[in-house]
Amino acid sequence: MLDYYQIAGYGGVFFYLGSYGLLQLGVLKGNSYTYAALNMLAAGLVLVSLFRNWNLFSAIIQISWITLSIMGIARVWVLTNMLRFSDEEKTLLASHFPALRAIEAKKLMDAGAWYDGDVGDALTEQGAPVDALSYLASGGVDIDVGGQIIAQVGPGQFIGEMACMSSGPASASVRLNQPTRYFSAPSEALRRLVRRNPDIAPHLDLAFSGNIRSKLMATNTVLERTMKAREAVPARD
Ligand SMILES: Nc1ncnc2c1ncn2[C@@H]1O[C@@H]2COP(=O)(O)O[C@H]2[C@H]1O
Repeated sequence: MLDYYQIAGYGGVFFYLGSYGLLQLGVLKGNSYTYAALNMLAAGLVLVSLFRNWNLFSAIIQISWITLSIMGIARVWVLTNMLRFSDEEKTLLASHFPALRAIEAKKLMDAGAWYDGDVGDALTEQGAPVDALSYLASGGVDIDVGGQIIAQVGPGQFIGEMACMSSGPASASVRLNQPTRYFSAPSEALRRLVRRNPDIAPHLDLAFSGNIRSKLMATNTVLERTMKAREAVPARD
């Protein structure tokens, strides 16, 4: 028959191995509350079990483990609750990165800055590498391909989302067509951010693919309208 100390010991082993296993399987993140809490629970249970068979060195490890877990939980809590976002940042994050954790959202916002641009300012040059990702908070831009303005883009949209992560050439030249407030993050800073925080990559991919999709649908609509208008014009002999 197991006594309470032995049950606590088995429980500790279960939570130690379970949390480490879930970490290795990618289910838990090393800097999450859950991982730290499970480690704290495991260490606490093993510590209780030691009162049956005392071992000083194991006790030191368990007490240190509990202390480090509390410090980890406190660090994440403080970082998360002390972070402040401006209204513009909140709008950007809510519309394009709703599932991004506050700590990572802050890092993303810190990778760039907000600008007030004037008519004619260039964001990208067709064929040249995209130096920065931009997000339009207000105002608008002309999308120029081969000297023709093929589209106009307004608030809430990205510019440079197609090539900024791959350092590929810009698919269009983009210039402000009115005074515009925009967020701009250098492509290199974004690539560094993703290298150091791989968890951010899927959020960027999702945001960019959603934006590209809506632009493609708008372009298709314009193309369809243009083709229909061309068909409607009677051919001259
Ligand atoms: N048809 C289009 N409609 C809206 N935006 C476009 C269109 N073509 C290009 N762009 C934007 O112009 C940007 C130029 O740099 P990127 O190719 O990285 O990303 C491109 C898009 O953000």
